[in-house]
Amino acid sequence: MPWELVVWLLLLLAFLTQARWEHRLPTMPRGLRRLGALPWRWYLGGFPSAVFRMRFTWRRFTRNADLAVQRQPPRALVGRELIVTGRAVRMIPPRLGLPRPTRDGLVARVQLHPGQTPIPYIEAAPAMAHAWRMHSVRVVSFRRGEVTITATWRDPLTDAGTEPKRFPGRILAAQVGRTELGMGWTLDMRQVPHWLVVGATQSGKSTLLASLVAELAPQPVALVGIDCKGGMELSLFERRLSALACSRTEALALLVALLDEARDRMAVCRRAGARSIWELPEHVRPVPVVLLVDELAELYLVDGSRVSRQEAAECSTALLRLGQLGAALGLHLVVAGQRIGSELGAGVTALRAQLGGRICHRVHDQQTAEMALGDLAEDAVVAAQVITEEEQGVAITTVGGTWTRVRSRLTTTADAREVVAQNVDKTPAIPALVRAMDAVNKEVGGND
Ligand SMILES: Nc1ncnc2c1ncn2[C@@H]1O[C@H](COP(=O)(O)OP(=O)(O)OP(=O)(O)O)[C@@H](O)[C@H]1O
Repeated sequence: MPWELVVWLLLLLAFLTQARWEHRLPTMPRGLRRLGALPWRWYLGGFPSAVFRMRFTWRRFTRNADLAVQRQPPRALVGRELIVTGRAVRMIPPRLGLPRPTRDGLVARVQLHPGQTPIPYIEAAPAMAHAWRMHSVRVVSFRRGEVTITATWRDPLTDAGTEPKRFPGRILAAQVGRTELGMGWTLDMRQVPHWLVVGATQSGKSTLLASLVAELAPQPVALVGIDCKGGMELSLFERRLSALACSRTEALALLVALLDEARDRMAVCRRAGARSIWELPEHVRPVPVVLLVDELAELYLVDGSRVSRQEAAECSTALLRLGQLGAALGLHLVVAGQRIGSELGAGVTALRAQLGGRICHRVHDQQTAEMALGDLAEDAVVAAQVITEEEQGVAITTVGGTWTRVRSRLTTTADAREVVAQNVDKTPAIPALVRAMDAVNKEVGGND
């Protein structure tokens, strides 16, 4: 009996056994439970058939998708007319490496033919997903002359149970959820300093901010909040926040204080001959600050009065200045809102241009998706529009010139309380912010 047959029979046996296991899982010892929780159906059934489909269709697929190249047939010149003889034209497919199973799908490498670039492979990714009956396929080139195909067999964003492996973080890097390929979704503010988060009401914006705060809370980072929806979302984290503004007047005072802080940091860098705070020696480096704004529109909307117009204009200018100056000074913005369009005022378009990182949850209209993603990736706009109401927390985000579907981790009120309790002693005091908030509170108290 050939050994392949033995292996297949064993796999079949294991597959059938596993089907009987599942309902007993909760009563099993922990080790067995962990083993049982692995996606055996995929490993034993789905993966071999996906590999079979890949291998079986590879030649035809690469020919249809223009990824195969032609081998020159032998030819001969006879008489005055040109006559071609020899074997029929044969298309040579690129070399497909051995697919490797992962928890959520498979990974395979492909060697490019000389003269090829990864672009046609990246464009052919949706066709690969259809041809191999996979949920999604992504193609990335990590090495010259080679592309890596990562295919997933199910949508990891719909399965709340799969928590991607967590990696020891760098400062200002926060793993806030997972990507559609089942990997961790990390917002790295050292790479992309400012972020824009849009989405309709109840689409998951505040939950994403909460996940971000929960991830940054254990780090030596000052968190500052502007939550003009009465402070209902960010006040959960108040004791871990270095300052929290719950009204536009407070927000303006905070923004002005942050601009003063930016000027101080500029002076420190200038004196030390450094181009950013990261070039300063560690003992004099100021703590990075992440400013979270929940519902930007609350800062920009005016009720017709002169005071509100002036406040809105000042908030707009201060935010824009922070966006322009902040990255090198360790001042980062994460701005969330339902719509971030020009109807909010002239400054908002300029602010949007400063927010390089984009996250777009479910939106009501194409225009909002275009505002968030359109200038970076056209096809991402389409992907954002098909997010359904049931997919709360699902979003499209742009990463390194491409886009991906992601879902934030659901951070509950209990999670927020726990994070605060564990990290309250890590809250850095920024005297300028404390003074600004005290001054506003005194003024408001005096007016009352
Ligand atoms: N990642 C997630 N996974 C599962 N459920 C989520 C997720 N994110 C949000 N939700 C659910 O969606 C609800 C609304 O989320 P959230 O309050 O973050 O939306 P929002 O966009 O901030 O809404 P609004 O603009 O009205 O404040 C939450 O109460 C939560 O139950």
